Amino acid sequence: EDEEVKQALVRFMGKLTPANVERALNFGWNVTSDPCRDKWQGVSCDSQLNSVRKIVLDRINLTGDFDAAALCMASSLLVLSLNDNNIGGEITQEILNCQYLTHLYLSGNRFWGSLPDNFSRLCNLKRLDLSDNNLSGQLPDLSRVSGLLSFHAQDNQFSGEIPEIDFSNLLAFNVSNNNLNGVIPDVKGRFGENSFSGNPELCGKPLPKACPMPPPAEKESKSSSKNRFLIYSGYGLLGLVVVLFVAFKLIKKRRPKTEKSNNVVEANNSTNKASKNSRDFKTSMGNRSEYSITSIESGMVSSSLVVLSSPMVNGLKFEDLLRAPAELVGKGKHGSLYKVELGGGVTLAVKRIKDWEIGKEDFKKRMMRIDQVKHPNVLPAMAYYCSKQERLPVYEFQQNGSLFRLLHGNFILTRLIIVESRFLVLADGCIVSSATDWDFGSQNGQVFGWESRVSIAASIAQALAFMHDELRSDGIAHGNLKSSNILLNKDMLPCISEYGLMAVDESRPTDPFKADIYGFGMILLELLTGKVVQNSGFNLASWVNSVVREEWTVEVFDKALISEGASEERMVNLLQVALKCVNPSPEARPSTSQVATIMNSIKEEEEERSISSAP
Ligand SMILES: Nc1ncnc2c1ncn2[C@@H]1O[C@H](COP(=O)(O)OP(=O)(O)OP(=O)(O)O)[C@@H](O)[C@H]1O
Repeated sequence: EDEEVKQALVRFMGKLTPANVERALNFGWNVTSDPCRDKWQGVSCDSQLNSVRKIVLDRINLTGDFDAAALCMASSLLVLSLNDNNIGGEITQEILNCQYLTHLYLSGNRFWGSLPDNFSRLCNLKRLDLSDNNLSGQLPDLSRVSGLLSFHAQDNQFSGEIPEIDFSNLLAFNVSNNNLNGVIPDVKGRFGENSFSGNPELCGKPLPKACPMPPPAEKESKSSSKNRFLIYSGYGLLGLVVVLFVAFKLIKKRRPKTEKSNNVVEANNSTNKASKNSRDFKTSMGNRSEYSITSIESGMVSSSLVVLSSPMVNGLKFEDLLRAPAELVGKGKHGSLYKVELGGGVTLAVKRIKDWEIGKEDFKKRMMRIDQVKHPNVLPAMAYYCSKQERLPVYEFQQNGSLFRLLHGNFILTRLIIVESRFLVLADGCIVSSATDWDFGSQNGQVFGWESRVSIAASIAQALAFMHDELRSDGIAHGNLKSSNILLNKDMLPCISEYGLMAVDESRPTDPFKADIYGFGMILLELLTGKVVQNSGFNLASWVNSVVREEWTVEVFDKALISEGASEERMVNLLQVALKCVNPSPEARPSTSQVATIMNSIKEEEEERSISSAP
């Protein structure tokens, strides 16, 4: 584990160990050892990256204060379980740094104070247990944590109303014995009285206490008409501000443009300068590049680099991009990908999209809209460039590569591999070692085990469901979901990249959201079989289907999974999900939220299994 993380974890434990308690020798948690290599008590790590993924320290009489800032330096933590100890203190804002947490169990301690605002940013949570503490303030708004399976907050001092929540996805829910008030939201008949009892001010089903009728609307008290007056004066004031703002803008527009906005930087404003940039760029790329920004050459002043919400590239200009050393990483069906070294440790991935008939304004609107929707497992664009001919979204370069590379190791672009007398053309741009067949499940020598595969698939499904939910009304699906567009971030956690960058093909009336489900199904097949999905000659989905029909299902699975001892029954379960997703008829495919729920429970089962077998 990283030295800084290790020291932070030691600090975290330092506050939980009373001075007079001797720990067993193998307890670990000291600076002279490593949490992963030396197997600190209660710690489980990711086998590939040696980073801490689980901390399970239930019922060992930990006493002291909870230091979320230190703990969440281990930002890739998935499971934290500290049930039934004697831990006090507040759950501070820094808990949000543990953004990948799926299980948070803090029951039976002395936690106090309110939960941080934005607690729902822990949007990967599946199980949350805060019961039997002294927590107060509002319950967290969990409506955005779409994969939540259980929520326990009983026996605390939470107050206020119960926030809106979709009870239909929850397996367990309990907020009894608090100080909650107001009307219980519709629990869809899923939970009984015991989940809500012990809150004298709560009313409505399933409690026997009916809620009072709301006061009739026409009876208006003096204070409410005063409020209404204040609201109307507020609107008036707001209107005045808007009018003044518009007038100011109009006057400003008449004057010659001298200033540039901080975020939106005009790429250039003179032909001479523009062609110099173009020359610079070509020099830096040498002969490797076919990356030339034609609108710059023709001196288009309207070309601009728009920096989105990324402090890392604040103030970045298009010229900076052009001048930086760049390297062609790969060419896909829909464009080319360049790695651009900006210096100062900042490396960008610039995608040059090919053949996309989208207008400039539509492209900008789309990029802006996608930027408003954030999920920790979706790679946000940092900036984009848009000119007459070019559409160039800019991302942070992910050094750990893609899921494609993790699964299939190193290949060379357009390498031909013979499979059952057919040729496969691979679309990834990596360098080949030696390949005579296409069974590369663990080609790169690393074990990419069953649990990690399930976890990656569940995170993708979760993130996809979130994005679909947020962007469905705008009609923006991913459009090109495949394993080379699933990147692994610095913590080796999956991030969907290039969301929404593909044109909807008008000639194929398939619902783009259902097309994403197909893409997800293909990723599942790749994870299960360890085989390459290609774009010519061989169809993995129909091959899997045919093998399954012949009832030698086990033949399809990745040999690496079989030799790891992964359960055939569980692999078959997942295979069934995959086959539903790749059903040739889009209507027969499950919805994204169904897929996310199924994937969650599969992952959940795996995690419960591994928590119960943790040291
Ligand atoms: N931000 C990034 N960081 C690191 N590698 C990336 C990044 N984005 C893409 N890549 C990798 O660069 C290579 C080329 O990507 P590119 O998106 O151009 O092609 P593709 O995904 O194979 O095909 P398509 O054109 O259909 O999207 C792929 O191996 C991809 O995984």
